[in-house]
Amino acid sequence: MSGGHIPFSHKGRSAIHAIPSKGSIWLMLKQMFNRVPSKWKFCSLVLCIMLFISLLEFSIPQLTQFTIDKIIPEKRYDSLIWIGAGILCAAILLAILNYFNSYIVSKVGQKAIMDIRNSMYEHIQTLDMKFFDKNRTGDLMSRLTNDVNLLQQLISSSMLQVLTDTVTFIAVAVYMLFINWKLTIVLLITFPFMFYITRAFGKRIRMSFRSVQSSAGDVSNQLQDSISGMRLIQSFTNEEFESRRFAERNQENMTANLKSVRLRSMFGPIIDLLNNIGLVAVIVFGAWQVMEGEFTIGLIVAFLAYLRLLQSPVRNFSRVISIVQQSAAAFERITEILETQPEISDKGNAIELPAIKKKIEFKSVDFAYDGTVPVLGNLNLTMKAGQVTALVGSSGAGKSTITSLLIRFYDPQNGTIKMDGHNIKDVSLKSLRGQMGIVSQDIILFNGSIRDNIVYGKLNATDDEIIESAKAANAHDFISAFPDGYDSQIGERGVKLSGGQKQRIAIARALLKNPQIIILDEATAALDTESEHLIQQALSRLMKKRTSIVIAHRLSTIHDADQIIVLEKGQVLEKGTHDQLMQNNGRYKQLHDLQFPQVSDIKYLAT
Ligand SMILES: Nc1ncnc2c1ncn2[C@@H]1O[C@H](COP(=O)(O)OP(=O)(O)OP(=O)(O)O)[C@@H](O)[C@H]1O
Repeated sequence: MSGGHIPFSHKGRSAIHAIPSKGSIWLMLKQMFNRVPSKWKFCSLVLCIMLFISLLEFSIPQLTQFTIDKIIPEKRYDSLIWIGAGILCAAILLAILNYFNSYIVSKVGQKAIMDIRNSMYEHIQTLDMKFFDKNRTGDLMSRLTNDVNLLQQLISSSMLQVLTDTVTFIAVAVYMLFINWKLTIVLLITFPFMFYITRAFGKRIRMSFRSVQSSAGDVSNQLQDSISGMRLIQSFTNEEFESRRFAERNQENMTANLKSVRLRSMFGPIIDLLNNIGLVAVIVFGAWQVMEGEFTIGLIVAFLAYLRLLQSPVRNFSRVISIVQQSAAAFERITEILETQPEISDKGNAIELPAIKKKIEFKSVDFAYDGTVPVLGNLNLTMKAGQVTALVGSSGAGKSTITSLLIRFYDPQNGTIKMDGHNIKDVSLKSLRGQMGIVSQDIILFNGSIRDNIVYGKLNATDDEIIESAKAANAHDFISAFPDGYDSQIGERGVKLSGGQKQRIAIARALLKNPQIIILDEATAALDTESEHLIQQALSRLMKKRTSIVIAHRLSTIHDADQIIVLEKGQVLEKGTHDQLMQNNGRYKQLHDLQFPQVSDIKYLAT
């Protein structure tokens, strides 16, 4: 492939790029802590348990020492049973407390994770179509799963261990200062270096984790694309090409992982090296002072033992730094989503839109998806309530865009869209979208049963209502013919259904919603005559007594529309009824003649 055009080669990368904010570790710890249910109670309980565990761990060697030093020399046979029972009790208590501790910490961690994931999911649902146009499903999924999972590490026993380690560290350091401040200062000389190295490595480790997680998002995008497009891959026999593409993403992920592992593997030994430099300093300075007669040998021996006590928290701390940095990288990716504000949302004083009675008006509407290339320019049109308005025009003229603006998937850059005089920006999204039902050419069905998919139109619908809408959509007969009837599973995106069946389920779902306005993005797919007839009949029932907007590709279906609007390059070219437009002898007639040169079966609109 080298040198040639590699299709899709640089697509699929995450579109959200934010600069890691300063102090985000504290923010992260604070936010995670705030998500812990009854946080103070939880922390006190866990710390008490940890303290108790330390005491028990300390008691076992004490009892052992007592046995060796006292019981054996004094031959106190009768005490043996008590010593045995004592050690056993301590061991059992230790096992129970350890279990309890790790269970409650994990439980609280899981709860916090669930909470974050729910918040993210709720937030994602508030974001507008621009966000989904820009971001890839796989990457969003990776943020909701991998990144959220990584945060769980923050609520773990090893994180709480940091607290006890800090106490140990301070206690030992103060004690050492008290015993001999000179030796302690020599010993602590390495600590500023440790601090500097930890900071420098911390930043790099976090950046490396960020690349790991973003490349994991790319792998996930690739997987999402290819698994859902498996039919296309196999029909084009592009398996090898896809494997290569996947291997590339995988390779990038591995390289990012290796870089991160290299950094983490270097960090621990560097901290150990600094610890050992401290040890050397104590030995050299201590020995010199002993020779000078300033220190006793016993002092040096005791100091070396304290040093060991001091090193253990430092080593644990360096391990925790990795966890914190990894979580911080995940947290940044999560925050980027949580901080993305929807451009389309309810105004503070949004009103409830009353049921449409008069008309929908587009006034001087300008719109461009990317803000620069115009799709609609100074568009003016009126659609009367209770009537059928058909939008026709060549592919890319902006027909679907008009309906997307009406439902507020996007807002126009200029101009207004009004329903019965209410600017749709001033009404609540729920009341606006609640009035609309869409049956589009891309039928979206969820994995689940036929019933689940129809009831989506009205979640509290009764079985009778579901059956009634299925009957009106001409779907009841084929549904009843399935062995499991309405409980038949339709597979992902409805793969187990035919095109016509999927359409009728979508119509049943829209009928159940019983919307005031129906938007019909007419399917271009050719159906057999019988199926087409059934669908047309179902659609007529759906459009009855409603305000209908039909995006028509086949002009035969809109012959009786009350108004036909012909669009070209985002502007209204002509409008009127079929007869008026035919008489006009303009673009509509041209399109009509293309489709029906001699009333033949040409079904597609040439553009
Ligand atoms: N989400 C999007 N982001 C960017 N551009 C878009 C998007 N959707 C559509 N467009 C562009 O806007 C223009 C109008 O598209 P639209 O889907 O409204 O046309 P249409 O008249 O409905 O076409 P068709 O009959 O083929 O469905 C096209 O040039 C298209 O490339």
